[in-house]
Amino acid sequence: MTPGIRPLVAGNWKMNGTAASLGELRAISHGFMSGLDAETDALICPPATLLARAADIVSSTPVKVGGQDCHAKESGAHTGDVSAEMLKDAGASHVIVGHSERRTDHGETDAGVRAKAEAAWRAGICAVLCIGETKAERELGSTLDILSRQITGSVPSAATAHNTVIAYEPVWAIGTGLTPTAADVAEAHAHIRAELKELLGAEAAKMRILYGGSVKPSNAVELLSVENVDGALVGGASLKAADFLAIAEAYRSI
Ligand SMILES: O=C(CO)COP(=O)(O)O
Repeated sequence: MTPGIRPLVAGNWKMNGTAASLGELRAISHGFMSGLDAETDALICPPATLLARAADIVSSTPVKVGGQDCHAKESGAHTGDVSAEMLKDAGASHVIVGHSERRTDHGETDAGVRAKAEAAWRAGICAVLCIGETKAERELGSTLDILSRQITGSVPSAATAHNTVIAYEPVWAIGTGLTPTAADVAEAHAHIRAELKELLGAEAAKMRILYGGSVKPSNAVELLSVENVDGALVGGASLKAADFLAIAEAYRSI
């Protein structure tokens, strides 16, 4: 938690979900309408195929929906890609950029991620910009250097607390059930805050820095209580409304 920053609990459904999964989104919306919105903001990023229907479902609820990636350009001959403008048109308020699964599987560079964040702003939506070290980088002791490099390379200097959310996701913690210790998370988030301050000045103090990687109901209170952790980016546990709501409920006891 950071005093003065309202937390955000975000779900990344990745390549999971068909129309049948929208019942989980309805249940998530009900949970937030029944009072959880007092504790935290909520965002669900379903696959692009479900985005418009998801946006309808959450339209009169506190829950927002977002995309999982966007092309840097507004339109053009880019078969299979989706622009930030298209996401916004489908009802998205946010888009995840630079997720490690895209950095790894699609060779995305820091400069490419920065262009996608700027594309999100151009479309009028907020970028959820992911950074994080691999297992090998952590074992080499270079975690903080990697985070510095990713921030310098992929966070545009015009980033504000309004148009950008940072998500720290250690690659080795994603989908593995492994998490860093609370002390390691505290160190990484304090470092990210300091680097953002170098880049953005006073604005950095207001920016949300989410933690992602094997967040589940059983570890949510411990991870979300850490200083400078302003919410979570949840993968697997966001697919089940009960788990996602239980993670958000952690804020009732923090
Ligand atoms: O990659 C993630 C969210 O973007 C985290 O995924 P898991 O919560 O499944 O580890």
